[in-house]
Amino acid sequence: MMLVVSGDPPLSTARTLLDNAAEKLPSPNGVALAIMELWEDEHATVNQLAHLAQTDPALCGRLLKLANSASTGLRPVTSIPEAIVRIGLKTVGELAVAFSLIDVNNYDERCQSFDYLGFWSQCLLMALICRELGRVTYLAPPEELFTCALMARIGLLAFATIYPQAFSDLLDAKPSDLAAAERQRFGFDHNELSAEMLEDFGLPEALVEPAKFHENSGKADFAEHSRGAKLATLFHLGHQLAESCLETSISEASQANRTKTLARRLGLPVEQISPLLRQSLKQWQEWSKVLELPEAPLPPAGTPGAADDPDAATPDSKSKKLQALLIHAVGSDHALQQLLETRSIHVHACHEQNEFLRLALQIQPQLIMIGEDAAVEKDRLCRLIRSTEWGKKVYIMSILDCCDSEQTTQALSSGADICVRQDIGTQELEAHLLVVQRFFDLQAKWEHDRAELRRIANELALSHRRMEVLSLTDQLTSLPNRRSAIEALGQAWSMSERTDQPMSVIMIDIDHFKHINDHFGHAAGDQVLTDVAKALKADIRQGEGIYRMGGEEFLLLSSLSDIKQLIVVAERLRRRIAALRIDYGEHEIQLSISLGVAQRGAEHDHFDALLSAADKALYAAKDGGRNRVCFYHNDRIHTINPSAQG
Ligand SMILES: Nc1nc2c(ncn2[C@@H]2O[C@H](COP(=O)(O)OP(=O)(O)OP(=O)(O)O)[C@@H](O)[C@H]2O)c(=O)[nH]1
Repeated sequence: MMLVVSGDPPLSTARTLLDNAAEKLPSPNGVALAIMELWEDEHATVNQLAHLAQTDPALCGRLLKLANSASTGLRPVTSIPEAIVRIGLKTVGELAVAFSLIDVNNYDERCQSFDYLGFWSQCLLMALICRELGRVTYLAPPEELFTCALMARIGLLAFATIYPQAFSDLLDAKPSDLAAAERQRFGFDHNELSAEMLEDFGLPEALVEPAKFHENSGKADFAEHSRGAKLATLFHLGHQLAESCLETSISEASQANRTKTLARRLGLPVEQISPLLRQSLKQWQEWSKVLELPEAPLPPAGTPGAADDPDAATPDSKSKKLQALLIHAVGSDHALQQLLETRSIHVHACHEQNEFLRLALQIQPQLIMIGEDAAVEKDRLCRLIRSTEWGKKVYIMSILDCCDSEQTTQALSSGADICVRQDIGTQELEAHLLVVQRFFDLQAKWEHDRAELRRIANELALSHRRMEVLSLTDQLTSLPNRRSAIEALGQAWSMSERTDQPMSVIMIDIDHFKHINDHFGHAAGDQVLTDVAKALKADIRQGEGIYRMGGEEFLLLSSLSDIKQLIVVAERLRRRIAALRIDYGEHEIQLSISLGVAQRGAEHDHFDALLSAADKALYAAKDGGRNRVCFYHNDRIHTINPSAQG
């Protein structure tokens, strides 16, 4: 891990929120169903399971996190088949099934304007394209590129999960720059969030950093021709191709030009793109069929609780019409079914287990009835239902030919809520149904209250986050402020002490700033501060952070190890500001800065001592005539002659 010297406020609150939300990220129903079916198959192989699991960003994240947390000291796991081998087939199945049927169909929790289906489709296609690009560029193992690309946009899903309402509002406003709007609203954007999550899942920084720039590799500041720059271009190309395949609104001409430019940067002949894309699309179509991605609207057509059911979203929908799923033998004339229908219960009947699972996923019934004649292993089915998130809440009625105490005990202990005799009378059944209805009314109310509490908690976390960002940001220049600098210095200092990594600071002060204020007015001084901050920020590299310490003083925090390189950085900044021309009304303001450089050494017992060394160097620069760099080294101050540096 690099020294923590990011110029932006820390994402600590994002991490806390994500820890709470990670378990709730929804998965496409098709994946859950296919894994459930496979899980039931004793002959299922790792590859079959991996093939399915690899389509779902949330599940992949969970698998990698689990595999990596269980592998202390081992090389981090970066591909799904490897993660499955390390975790074990059984645990993977349990994990997939337990998190299936998540709240995406629950209107209280769904982010209304987020296109879940489009999201999953695009992630999958981008992952497949990046894998193919990996095969022809040899930049990284294709499976690693697939995994990383699949989850490169998971921050969007996280926003939809953590802030369903606020994120929906934000999407409705159709901002031209979504990431900028997210930063304003939440204090961080989906790319930063995705990168945080990918690191948390245990993916290496060498992949995570380039993936962070998949929407615009031009914004990354990797050295030209470096592996990082090429990987960022690869992810960008994968994203762009996936987007253009799925979005009709993008103009073909502009898309072809961009593809050409990106392919050229990757050193890839542009003629290779079409066959590669065809291959990815073919795989995507096959996969999508299994996962029911293209057809499955959300919530699935006919699902209770869909938009055409006005009662669905309201907690007070007392006695909402119950959906029941009955599994029983073919041809058996179930009197129960007719009885229930006369009670306005919508009964879906089926006869075998896979059909049952498919229907259960689609309709998520509140009541399940297992007929005494159903050709399934009842206890096993009950346990399977109970192992899912939805199945924990469902009411299971086991129909027995005779409710003797042995049969009843067995059914109840495997998860049934109640046992009734096959020849139950109307009155008794009605009494049971009243209990079931009461149970669901209470549950609906409880769930609504929980969703409300969660919404309030998320809103609080959000305003806390905004206050945190505000308190760490300088209002005039939008740079992180002194408080933020002190936090970053503290973190960098302890990391540097623990790992013996280098740590350096450059103190920067505008020369004769008072004169600018006095001569052009305070507003001009403010504009100078803003423009200087912008210029300094534009010039910093990865691993460096820039802060406004107060007044006309700035600090650059760096993990560079070589004092000569540091001086080059300081000189570059000095020259950039000296060349700056600030237009203020009819005036053009020119200015200069003085800089003091210091590097952590054995003589510094705290970062204050390091700052004080940089301060001494800064004052030496001022004394020496300003517009120059001085550095503190081996208890001495050395001056760089500006003219000697050009
Ligand atoms: N416009 C503006 N002025 C500020 C702000 N904060 C501090 N100042 C002014 O910055 C000036 C700093 O002046 P000095 O400390 O004398 O430094 P200087 O004129 O740059 O002189 P040297 O550092 O010695 O080159 C003071 O006049 C402050 O009032 C601000 O946010 N906006």
